[in-house]
Amino acid sequence: MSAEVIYGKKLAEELRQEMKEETAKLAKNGIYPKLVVVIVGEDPASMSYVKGKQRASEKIGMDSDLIELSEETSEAELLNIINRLNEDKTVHGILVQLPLPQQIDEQKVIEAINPSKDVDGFHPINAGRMLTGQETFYPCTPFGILVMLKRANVSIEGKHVVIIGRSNLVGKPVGQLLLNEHATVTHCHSRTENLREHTKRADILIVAAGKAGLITGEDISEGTVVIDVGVNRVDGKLTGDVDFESAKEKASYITPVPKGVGPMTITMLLHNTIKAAKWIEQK
Ligand SMILES: Nc1nc2c(c(=O)[nH]1)N[C@@H](CN(C=O)c1ccc(C(=O)N[C@@H](CCC(=O)O)C(=O)O)cc1)CN2
Repeated sequence: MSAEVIYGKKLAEELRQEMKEETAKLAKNGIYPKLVVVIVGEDPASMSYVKGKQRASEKIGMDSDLIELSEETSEAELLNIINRLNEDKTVHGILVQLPLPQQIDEQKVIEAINPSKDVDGFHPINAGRMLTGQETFYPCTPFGILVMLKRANVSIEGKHVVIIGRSNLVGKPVGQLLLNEHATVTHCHSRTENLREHTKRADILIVAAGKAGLITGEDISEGTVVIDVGVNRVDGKLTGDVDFESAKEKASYITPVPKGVGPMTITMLLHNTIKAAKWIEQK
């Protein structure tokens, strides 16, 4: 068996086209969704993601601003900026690029963002809403994974989803989103014993461990759906947590790195910003 490859990049392009049409319609009703991205420091990967967010916003006709702060910015300075953005009625979505330098408490910053502008879906209020199955902003990477699975017609209800990774950005929220879809969810992490026993039992395996090549064809069963969320640079080359070539031979569906889950992250951010604008403006 050789898996069908799910290209998030292609799906992202289709969805962004639909969003472009939606922003044009909103503009006719005087609604102009606006996203503000804040970056602290000059980490090259983070810089490239925020530029990608800006480019993507512009392409669908959405307003966006980038606030670039120096590596030495204090927590108080950043919190002041967030307060100003919370008050600004023209701003619908606020995103602070992670990770932040060590002098800044990430959780404090996340909690300072007005939950109705929290297009990352990281605020505890939005996390709680997701936990209780309410409509809210879902974190972009997990939400992108859900949309990819649905668009590929992968059935989720009653299936055994095994997730490797328990970060607040990906592992935990993706488990919650799929539980809300009636999947049976197992979370594995760095202290899980006998990892392969778990991965072999997965109908859908989501790998977000940050370890290049952690999962190979030997770790999965025939027909498993494999979603690779890994972002690793090996010898300057971007690579996932899954050994694509060997896993592809056994999987039914598989996502590549690059061009898999990554592009969906930015797409769902655009989706959340449009949603924020509709909520705020139509109140
Ligand atoms: N505030 C946030 N910070 C971070 C998030 C987030 O969702 N919110 N996620 C990641 C980084 N990220 C977005 O910010 C992100 C990661 C990867 C991609 C992507 O499109 N990847 C491409 C490859 C790009 C490359 O060559 O480097 C792919 O996989 O094809 C987009 C966004 C951490 N921080």
